[in-house]
Amino acid sequence: MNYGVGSAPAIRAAGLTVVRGGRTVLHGLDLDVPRGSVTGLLGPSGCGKTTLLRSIVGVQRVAGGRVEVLGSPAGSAALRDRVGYVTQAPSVYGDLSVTENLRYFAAVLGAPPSDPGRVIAQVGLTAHAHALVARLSGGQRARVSLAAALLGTPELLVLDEPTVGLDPVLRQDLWQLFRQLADGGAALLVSSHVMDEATRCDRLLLMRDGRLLAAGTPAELLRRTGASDIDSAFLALVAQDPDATAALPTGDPS
Ligand SMILES: Nc1ncnc2c1ncn2[C@@H]1O[C@H](COP(=O)(O)OP(=O)(O)OP(=O)(O)O)[C@@H](O)[C@H]1O
Repeated sequence: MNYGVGSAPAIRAAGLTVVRGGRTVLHGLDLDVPRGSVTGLLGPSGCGKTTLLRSIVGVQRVAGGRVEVLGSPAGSAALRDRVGYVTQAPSVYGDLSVTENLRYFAAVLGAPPSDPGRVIAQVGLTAHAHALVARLSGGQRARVSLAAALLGTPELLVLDEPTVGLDPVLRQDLWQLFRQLADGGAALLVSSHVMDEATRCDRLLLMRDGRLLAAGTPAELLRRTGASDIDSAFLALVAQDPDATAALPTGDPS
């Protein structure tokens, strides 16, 4: 399928400012997320990753600036079946089986009847297709949520820490799936506070304290900072950041 690789970015934010609980948590962010690639959104816990993702899918009140998604304002009705969003908390029904959940969401979305089987296979849950979701492990439940987001083959997937709590084999399988989806033309924006996932992304957005610290390919960020890994690159960028006000994170920037 051709989603228009090389055309306008999937996401364009300009001057995005968000206030939560009376505090500015996003400070005028400017960023682009291209189509046909995996963009990693990395930064310490509380830096504003989820708030940015919420703004992109249109469920966050925005105090200033604008966010355009697939050529329409974020949250537009026209985007409903073109954007898949997976939150950190699995949002599926425990008292239904995996297949029943996905048939339900497919019906709501108007996705093809063959989609539930396809997405269950994509997330590696075929052997559990008839299990009640309440009886699955946390990682399996998270994959049911991801499968729901894949229904209808969205052009943009917004995934909030999709690999948390998964074992290394499953994490590798999911990153392979993300790569396949991007190769098929979809845009993926994947948040993580695990810096070692950075090298699996085509591009990175590094965030800190509600600001974009840097954007570029992993190789560019390593070159720019002279660091040998993204963890060290992040720390070098924090040290160079004129807006840095808080204490430096220690070895684990989570
Ligand atoms: N419902 C809320 N009301 C007020 N402030 C909030 C709310 N949710 C989050 N915040 C604040 O907004 C800031 C950004 O939070 P956000 O959840 O976007 O961070 P994050 O980078 O996604 O963190 P994590 O990696 O831990 O999920 C934090 O300072 C947080 O305390």
